[in-house]
Amino acid sequence: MNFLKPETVLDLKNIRDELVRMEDTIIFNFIERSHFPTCPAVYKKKGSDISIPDFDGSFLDWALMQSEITHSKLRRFESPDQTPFFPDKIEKPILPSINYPRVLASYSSEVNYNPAIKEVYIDQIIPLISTCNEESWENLGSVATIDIDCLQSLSRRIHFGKFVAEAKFQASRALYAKLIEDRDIEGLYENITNSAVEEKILERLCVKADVYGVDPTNREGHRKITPEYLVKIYKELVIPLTKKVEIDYLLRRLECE
Ligand SMILES: O=C(O)C(=O)C[C@]1(C(=O)O)C=C[C@@H](O)C=C1
Repeated sequence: MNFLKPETVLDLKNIRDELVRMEDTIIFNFIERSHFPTCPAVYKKKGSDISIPDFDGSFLDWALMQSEITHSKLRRFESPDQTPFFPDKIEKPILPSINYPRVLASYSSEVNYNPAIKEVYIDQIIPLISTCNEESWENLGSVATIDIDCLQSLSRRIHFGKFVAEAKFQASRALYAKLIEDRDIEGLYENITNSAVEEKILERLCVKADVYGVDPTNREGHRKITPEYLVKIYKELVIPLTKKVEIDYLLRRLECE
């Protein structure tokens, strides 16, 4: 997929291939996170044990914001597949702008599910994949760094729903225009859902978790990323959030016709 070539970006097969590749990134990020305990101090906002002058959020918020400020200067958020967690804090790139051809609707950056992604990651994913529910004061920085990788990979995957939605809209314009005009959310869900594709994803994740989640020379060894957890995370969180992104994007799509 090449963001300078719109025809490659709106090809549903290319989009799905990219979603498959992202599974590996997400799984390996989860594996990195699975070596550490939950570390609640990293996520605590009020009454935090980690004091950060002039900042109200958690240690993770602060680390993520600093990382996004730096990455924005490297042009990260000019790319249409990147969605910032702190859109109000990012800065102008130090590198000259790349004028990506417009493939998504002009409002697409306003479809931002990152607050929801951060919430489900902290409340639901970390407890599943961590070694145990404890603090680990010597690992706060490592944990925050890995959390940033996990969150950014989840965010990219889930916001790819915008490309899926645009491709589906362009392939069946009249059908979607009618559903959007009628504000028929159930009808939109029915049309964007492809159960066979979803089943395939879950089957593939079972195999990947089984293979990647353990030392291949010691298959009886410790494993934290199990098929059960990975399927649960995708089935209950990742795919439903991707669909929400698709629906939110589609509901505004006629603004740009
Ligand atoms: O591949 C698609 O058609 C998508 O809409 C993406 C996706 C997913 O999140 O992977 C979401 C909904 C579909 O039911 C199938 C898969």
